[in-house]
Amino acid sequence: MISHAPNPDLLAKAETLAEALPYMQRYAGQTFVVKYGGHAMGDAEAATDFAEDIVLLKAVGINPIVVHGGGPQIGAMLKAQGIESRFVDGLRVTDAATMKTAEMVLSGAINKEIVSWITKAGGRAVGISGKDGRLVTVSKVLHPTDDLGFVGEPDDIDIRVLDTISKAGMIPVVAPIGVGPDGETYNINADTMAGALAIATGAERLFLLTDVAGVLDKAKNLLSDLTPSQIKMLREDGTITGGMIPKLETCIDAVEGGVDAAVVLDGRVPHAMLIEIFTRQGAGTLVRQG
Ligand SMILES: Nc1ncnc2c1ncn2[C@@H]1O[C@H](COP(=O)(O)OP(=O)(O)O)[C@@H](O)[C@H]1O
Ligand SMILES: CC(=O)N[C@@H](CCC(=O)OP(=O)(O)O)C(=O)O
Repeated sequence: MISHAPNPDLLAKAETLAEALPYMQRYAGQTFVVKYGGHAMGDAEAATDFAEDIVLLKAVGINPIVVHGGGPQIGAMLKAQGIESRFVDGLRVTDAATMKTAEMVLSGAINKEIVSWITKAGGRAVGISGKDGRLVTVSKVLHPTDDLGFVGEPDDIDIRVLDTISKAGMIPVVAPIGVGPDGETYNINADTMAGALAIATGAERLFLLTDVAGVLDKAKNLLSDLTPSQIKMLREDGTITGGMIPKLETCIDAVEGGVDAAVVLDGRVPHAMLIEIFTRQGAGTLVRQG
């Protein structure tokens, strides 16, 4: 006999889908730039979840662009080669040998691994770096006290290669590497790269996936919404330190550059991005103009 009593699990799933529908309609056709940090890349299960989320965004008509990091992975490879990592203001000092290793790890290993995950999740991804199609031309970062070597900041962005990939129904996966004025290869901080691409593509959202739930206050509670002026205060009172400072500077640049909102969230939590996008409760810290 068929029971007509609703299965509570299925009912909950149906309610979740119904809650997601207005968000799907609102975001259809819009661009979301998703930065997947080296610390956020967890085990195979986390990678599968991430890839499924990206494929789902594409399936519901959102245009995801993935920008990945890989700082810890570059550090491990340099160590194996007997090269010491040195950072100045969160940027890796990059001589010619370090640049070769960074490009090998970012463009060769991590980029193609993310393409594989997306393929396994049923999507079509194209892995490129900022060198391809002259996507990102950089100028050398000039630091007041140190020569950082081949560290660049995006100067000129030509989004045609991204448009071509996206319009073909595929998902661009971008390594944070750019081309210098004379054709040299430059290393770019991945948050900076993602923020610059979000502004250049007119993205609705910038997601920065990292290894914390979002921005935490001094009592370690999650701050779910922040404006640029609140961020400046949190920086002044020492709540925000280390890698979170450039990350939030990227968020401020993005929202001041026309991105509707930037979100910092934990990339290791299963489907955190879907919760943020498609539920009322959200996840992580959302930065928006006050
Ligand atoms: N107020 C804060 N809230 C959350 N994280 C913070 C805060 N201040 C500093 N951090 C640090 O920022 C780190 C995230 O930056 P980073 O390590 O550069 O990330 P990623 O490698 O993913 O780009 C967190 O792991 C945490 O240690
Ligand atoms: C100039 C610079 O520092 N480039 C970074 C690029 C990778 C990166 O930013 O990766 P995460 O997001 O995982 O930290 C680096 O060499 O580590």
